[in-house]
Amino acid sequence: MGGWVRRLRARWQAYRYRFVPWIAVNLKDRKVRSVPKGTQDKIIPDSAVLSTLVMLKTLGFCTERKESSLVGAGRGVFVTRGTVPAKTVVSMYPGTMYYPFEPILLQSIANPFVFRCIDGVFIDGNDCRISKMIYRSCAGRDRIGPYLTCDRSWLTQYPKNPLAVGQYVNNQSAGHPANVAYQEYNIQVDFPFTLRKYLPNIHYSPNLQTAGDASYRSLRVVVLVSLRDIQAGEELFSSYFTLVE
Ligand SMILES: C[S@@+](CC[C@H](N)C(=O)[O-])C[C@H]1O[C@@H](n2cnc3c(N)ncnc32)[C@H](O)[C@@H]1O
Repeated sequence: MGGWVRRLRARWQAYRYRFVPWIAVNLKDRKVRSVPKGTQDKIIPDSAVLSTLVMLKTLGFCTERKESSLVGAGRGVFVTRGTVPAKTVVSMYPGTMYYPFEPILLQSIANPFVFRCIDGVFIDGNDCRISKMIYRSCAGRDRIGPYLTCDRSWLTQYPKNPLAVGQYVNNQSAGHPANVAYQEYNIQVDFPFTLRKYLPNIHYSPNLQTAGDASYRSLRVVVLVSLRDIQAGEELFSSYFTLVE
C-alpha cells in the first residue's frame, strides 16, 4: 500500500502542467509527452535558445546552418530572421590559428575548412576529427584556472557565440554572387580578458614568452562582412578566391 502511494505521489510530482486552464477543460483528451527526468525536459539546449533570443535582440538578425540551396554543396549558412544591413559583421571564422611555419600538413589532408589569410596565417575551422582534438587540446592548455581564454562550443551543434559559423559559408557561383566577404582582424592585448571566452579562435602553439616580456602575440580573427543588405531566407555566399594585388 505504502509503495503504491509513494509511486502515485512521485508520478504526480513529476507531472508538469504547461497550460493549466487548457488542461482543466481538456482532461479527457489529454496526451502526455513523457520525459525520463525533469532535467532532460529540453528539446534543444539552453545555449541554443539563448543564442537565438540574444542574436535577434542585439544584432537584429539570426543566422543558422542548414542544407545549402546549392545542390551537392552540403550545409550552408542562412539568415533566418531579420535583415543584415550592408557592412555588418555576420559571422566569424572559428578555428585553430597556425603561423606559416607551424605544422598543419596532417590536419589539412582532405580538410576543406583550412582558411588561408593574406599573410599566410592559417585557420583550421574543421569541427571534426584531428582538427577538433587539436582545438580542444589548445583550449585546455591555455585556460587560466577556471577562466577560459576561448570558446569551444563552436565545435558542437550549438555555439554559444552565434556568429561562430562562418566556416560553413559556401562559395559563390553563377546565379549566387557573394553577399559577404572575409575580413581579417588582430585581437590585441587590451581586449577584455572576460570576453575572451567568446572568441572561437586559439593559437596552435603555446605562448613561449618569458615572464616580464611585454611582447604579445596578437590573435588572428576572421570575420565575414555583408556586402549589401541581406534579407531573411537568403543564404550567405563568399568568394573563396581573393586576388591580392
Ligand atoms: C568550407 S566548406 C563549406 C561547408 C560545406 N558546405 C559543408 O557542408 O561542410 C567548403 C566545401 O563546401 C562545398 N562547397 C562550397 N561552395 C560550393 C559551391 N558553390 N558549390 C558546390 N560545393 C560547394 C565544397 O565541398 C567545399 O569543399
